[in-house]
Amino acid sequence: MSDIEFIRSQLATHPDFPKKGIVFLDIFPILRNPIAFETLITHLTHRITSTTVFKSPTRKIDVVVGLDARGFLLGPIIALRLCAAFVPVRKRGKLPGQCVSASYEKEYGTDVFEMQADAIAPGQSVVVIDDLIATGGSAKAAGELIAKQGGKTLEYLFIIELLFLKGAAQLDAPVYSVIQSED
Ligand SMILES: O=P(O)(O)OC[C@H]1O[C@H](OP(=O)(O)OP(=O)(O)O)[C@H](O)[C@@H]1O
Ligand SMILES: Nc1ncnc2[nH]cnc12
Repeated sequence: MSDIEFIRSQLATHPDFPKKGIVFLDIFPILRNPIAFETLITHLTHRITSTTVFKSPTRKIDVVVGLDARGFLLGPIIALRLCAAFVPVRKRGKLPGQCVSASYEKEYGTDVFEMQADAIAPGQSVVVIDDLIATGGSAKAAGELIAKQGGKTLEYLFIIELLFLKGAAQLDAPVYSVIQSED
């Protein structure tokens, strides 16, 4: 079994959660299995160090941005492995100090994302990490917050990409996903 097949085998699906008609893809069984979690983190880190980093003028990733909430489970570990900063994007009202904000629509509702205003310096190379991309609304809002601070997003990385929702939001950098789901 390949690493990707192994990671896929650990995913759980929950029909009609959190609303009727949504098939929820649950990453927590991956985190319950240390071998699967290690395989996932190594796979994503290898993608960045073997491919993404070459889009950076300095050949370095300065900042890993993780999206509230499940991006927080992956982002800090990957940031440490890259010797990069970790910066959280949080839902409105959770971050202290001056923040930049962007609103967005997602598969099952609307929300506002915020980032601390001094979190990224102009010209820094950034990757965005989250568990899943559905409409891309969350990723797009995160990209806007990075751009507002003068950061350059090199890639958006996910465990899962819901292909049937692909293209709903246009992003300013390529998407890399470990697993693509057709439905
Ligand atoms: O591509 P999109 O349509 O924007 O959807 C993807 C987002 O939705 C989920 O988060 P959710 O907002 O459910 O928050 P949670 O992680 O706090 O549960 C998921 O973890 C992504 O962040
Ligand atoms: N179908 C889905 N499963 C898990 N997380 C999601 N976030 C948005 N859509 C989702």
